[in-house]
Amino acid sequence: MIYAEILAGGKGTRMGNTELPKQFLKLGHKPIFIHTVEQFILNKRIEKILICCPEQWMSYTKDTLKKYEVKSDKVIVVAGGSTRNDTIMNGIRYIEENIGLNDDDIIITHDAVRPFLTQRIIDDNIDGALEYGAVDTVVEAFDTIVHSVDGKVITDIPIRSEMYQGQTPQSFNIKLLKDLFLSLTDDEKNILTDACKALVIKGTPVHLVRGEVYNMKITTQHDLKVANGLVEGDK
Ligand SMILES: Nc1ccn([C@@H]2O[C@H](COP(=O)(O)OP(=O)(O)OP(=O)(O)O)[C@@H](O)[C@H]2O)c(=O)n1
Ligand SMILES: O=P(O)(O)OC[C@@H](O)[C@@H](O)[C@@H](O)CO
Repeated sequence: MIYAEILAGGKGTRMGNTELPKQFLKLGHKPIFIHTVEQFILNKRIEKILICCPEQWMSYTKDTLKKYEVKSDKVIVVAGGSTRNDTIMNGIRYIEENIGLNDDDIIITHDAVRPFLTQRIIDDNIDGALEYGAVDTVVEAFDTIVHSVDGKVITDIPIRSEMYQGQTPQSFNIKLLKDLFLSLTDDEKNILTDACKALVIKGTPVHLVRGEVYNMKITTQHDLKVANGLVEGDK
């Protein structure tokens, strides 16, 4: 089975003074997460789409899906967790308990707040996860990356042609990801900024899928302005 898991469990603190978590803010005429869900519905290879949102926003999420006429019976709303990786695990637990997990099941995990992903990126993630078990979507770094351990003095300037910026989707064989997450120590969990890092610190290869600069993450008010500029003129 091929699952998509839309990570919408965050609070959007860096978006600033908004009551609504940022995934529910409007981008053009629709909430950000609705754009994202629609991209996954368009992909015929995806069989189930889990939307993992904060528990207290589950009925709001369901109402919003109805309001914007997202009618696909592939879509399931699930409670997220307190960290991004807990949210991923909650989705996997839902699958285990309610659908059943098979050895070759894969999951395409994606930030709800990256609404501009393309069908090509989704397809490459599916192909990569089926072939390799784990893939990350990346774009080459255009800026020189400066590494500083103390935030005051440069420790290193890595070779730029070897540097990439991580995006999402990040896609995995579900059993592989679950076993890795369960084997993490608390110290290891504390340094994770995404799911792929869990595999990397355990020495499990993660293959690269080419992303797009356009596949931006909406983190701040500035990002939302930029994103609104990108959808200008859309219905
Ligand atoms: N416990 C969490 C935390 C984050 N996310 C999701 O992960 C994506 C990327 O995270 P980020 O941009 O950091 O979102 P927030 O955590 O909401 O933002 P902030 O850190 O500013 O509060 C978002 O779609 C967010 O909803 C999630 O599903 N569960
Ligand atoms: O900024 P945070 O550490 O909360 O979350 C970051 C993740 O969402 C991020 O690592 C992926 O989008 C891949 O870039």
